[in-house]
Amino acid sequence: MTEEKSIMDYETVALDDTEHALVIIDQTKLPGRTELLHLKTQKEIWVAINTLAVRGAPAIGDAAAIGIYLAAREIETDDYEEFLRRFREAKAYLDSSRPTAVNLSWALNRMEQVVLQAKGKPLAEIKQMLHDEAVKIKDEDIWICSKIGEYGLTLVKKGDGLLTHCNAGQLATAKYGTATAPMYLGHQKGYGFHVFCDETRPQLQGARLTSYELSASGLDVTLICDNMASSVMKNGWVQAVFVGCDRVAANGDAANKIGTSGVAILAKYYGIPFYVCAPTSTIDFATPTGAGIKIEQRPPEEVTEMWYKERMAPKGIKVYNPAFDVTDHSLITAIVTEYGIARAPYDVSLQEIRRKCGR
Ligand SMILES: CSC[C@H]1O[C@H](OP(=O)(O)O)[C@H](O)[C@@H]1O
Repeated sequence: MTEEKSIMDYETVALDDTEHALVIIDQTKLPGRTELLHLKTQKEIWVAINTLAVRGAPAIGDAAAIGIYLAAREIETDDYEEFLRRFREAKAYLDSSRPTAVNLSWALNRMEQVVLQAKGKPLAEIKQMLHDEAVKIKDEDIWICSKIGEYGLTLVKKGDGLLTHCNAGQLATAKYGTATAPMYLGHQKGYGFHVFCDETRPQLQGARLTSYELSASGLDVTLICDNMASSVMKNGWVQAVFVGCDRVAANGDAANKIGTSGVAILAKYYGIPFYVCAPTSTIDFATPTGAGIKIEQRPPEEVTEMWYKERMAPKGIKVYNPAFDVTDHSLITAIVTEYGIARAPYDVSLQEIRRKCGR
């Protein structure tokens, strides 16, 4: 009898060089079913990102890098300018799949730089370079998350209660996650954390994904409704909050899943440190403050019926369903990156991180 594979044994995002496909776990089916999707066309990849079959800022960037490589290898021309034109068409298409997570455009721009800097080389060689860069982006993601885990672990102690919102876990990255990286590393080192996962309405990433992957890894996890975060904090069960992010502005304002700013306000009220775990690729130095971050609006069905057996609201009810909110930098205790921990004032400390990472 084959042993049931853990969700942690699957790669969130992978490139299959045999069938030239982007292979992802279909996260819309989790936790009930583990189904892999083998995506070959740009439309399939666009739909997978847009419907959150693959989701999470770093994982979206990893998937887009593989996706644009797959598009490039299909471009049949000997003319560099024609190749670049059609590459940019595919890039713009993939970039239109979701607006908030900066990793999508960051990864696509990085892949475009490969093409621009390789002008003059044979197109076959450029395609191979794109393949290698896509693999490198994904491998770097793993290193980045491991470093965030190391820095994040310095902020907590054995036996701490931790709270997280949405899924900034292994399922949102190539491995380890960002907000969950300190949790996984601490678990390996016997820290004995107790993790509270906000269910995170309406898409339930916390219930369906975070509680699933953390418990599959043996961590002590309690799933709570979003409206229970105050109670667990008030009871003294939470010593730190770790969340991911989709885009951090130059002043430290951080866009993350809707509801995050509310958790930050609660943490501030209860005197609990609130940590945003941010790969430097998620820091958008071209956007001065959170007011400049585009917030994705998603379908009302995600609120009214998508995840519930019974209809949760009257037909036709007007719904406001922003997928993210912006946590003001004043509510953020520190921003944990792979190049160290940035503390307020963020318009200064993020520039120091920028210097370290050479951006
Ligand atoms: C590691 S950052 C993951 C980040 O992305 C999630 O959004 P979505 O599930 O809509 O892709 C959420 O904001 C997480 O914090």
